[in-house]
Amino acid sequence: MADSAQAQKLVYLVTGGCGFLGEHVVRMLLQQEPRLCELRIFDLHLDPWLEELKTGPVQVTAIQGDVTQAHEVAAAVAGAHVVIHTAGLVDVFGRASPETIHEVNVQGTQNVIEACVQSGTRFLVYTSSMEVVGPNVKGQPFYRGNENTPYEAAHRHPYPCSKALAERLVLEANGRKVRGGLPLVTCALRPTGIYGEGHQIMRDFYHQGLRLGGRLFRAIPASVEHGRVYVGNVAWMHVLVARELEHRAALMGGQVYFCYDNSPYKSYEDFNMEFLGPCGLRLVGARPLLPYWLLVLLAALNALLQWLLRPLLLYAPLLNPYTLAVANTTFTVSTDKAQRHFGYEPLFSWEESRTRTIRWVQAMEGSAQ
Ligand SMILES: NC(=O)C1=CN([C@@H]2O[C@H](COP(=O)(O)OP(=O)(O)OC[C@H]3O[C@@H](n4cnc5c(N)ncnc54)[C@H](O)[C@@H]3O)[C@@H](O)[C@H]2O)C=CC1
Ligand SMILES: C[C@@H](CO)CCC[C@@H](C)[C@H]1CC[C@H]2[C@@H]3[C@H](O)CC4=CC(=O)CC[C@]4(C)[C@H]3CC[C@]12C
Repeated sequence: MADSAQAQKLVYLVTGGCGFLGEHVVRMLLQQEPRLCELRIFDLHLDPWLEELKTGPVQVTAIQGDVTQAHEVAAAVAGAHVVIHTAGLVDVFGRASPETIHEVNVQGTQNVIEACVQSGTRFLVYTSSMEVVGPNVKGQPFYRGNENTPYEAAHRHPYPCSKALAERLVLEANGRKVRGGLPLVTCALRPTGIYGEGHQIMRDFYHQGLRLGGRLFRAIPASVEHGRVYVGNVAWMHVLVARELEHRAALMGGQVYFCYDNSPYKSYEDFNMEFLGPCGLRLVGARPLLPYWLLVLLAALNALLQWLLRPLLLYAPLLNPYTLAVANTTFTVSTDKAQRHFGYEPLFSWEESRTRTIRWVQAMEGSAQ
């Protein structure tokens, strides 16, 4: 891939390229990968902003397709040098069935691997998740852990189960011979909770705060730390990994890396207030306003309502037993593995990440500013 004849001729495929993270990966590749000649963006739904990318020097090819359809994936992968597989069904709210989550996240990933093998594509980067590790069903804290920290990764929820299975498939595929006889080189990136421009849940909290007269009510103790990472840095890490996989295949192949940056360790709600505060919202209560047992009860009630109403309508509030357990369990990472293995340093400082996210919230319609 690196010889001079091919220097400007790399074809990249980004699956899920129209999603929250995918869009940042796409834009980052166009800015930071000078050897790119074609960028294929594969997604179930194609967004209009793709059009504006088509006027630049890199050929941008938008492909509407479904990762669960092996033939569609094979056609998109054919001739690509690198695949960044970020497409996934991110559902912890019970919107999709467990079967659908499995099909998209696990079978979809298997289809991507087989397409790489059959077409001779050698480099595959998979967007995994912190959820592959935890928080686990026992609610045990993971406090500033790294990729080698012992932790019982036991899950029941379809989303973490599917991400864990898919990650295993990707790592086990490392070293498989692809068409032409060379080995496939794979690795997996595990972001913690991603934030930044385009983050739907941040949008939801902002609108909820506006509806409640500019207030949000603390539900989780401030002492529970939740790992967060800026979307631009996650995208940058994908670009770097994709670039370095060839040169450092022996070191990086089959490895997992947490995605990290200098975002502060805080509770989920306090962290959100770093952006929502400057946009006119305030978090009421130094301590949770409701006792935890009552939140557990409300979450269980939401789950029951979801089940009862399912034949009539989709009821999928933010609070359910799973999201409550995740939000209420400390999970933070502290690692330098990505720096040691492929020279990663965050591209965006915490101050810049914060400013960019605040500007994005302020630009939303109905800003409280
Ligand atoms: N949002 C977060 O905090 C985190 C996300 N992740 C992972 O990052 C990846 C991207 O997540 P987000 O950008 O947050 O989600 P997103 O929902 O914004 O993006 C996912 C994209 O995949 C596409 N997609 C879904 N099903 C598909 C299918 N069957 N075929 C083709 N495309 C399909 C969607 O249309 C969407 O554009 C996912 O794999 C997720 O598991 C990992 C850690 C944290
Ligand atoms: C109890 C509520 C009171 O305000 C707060 C509920 C917040 C939850 C909706 C979020 C808390 C933690 C989030 C998850 C976490 O960041 C890890 C994730 C990783 C992923 O790969 C996908 C998204 C998510 C599961 C993320 C989803 C939303 C939360 C559960």
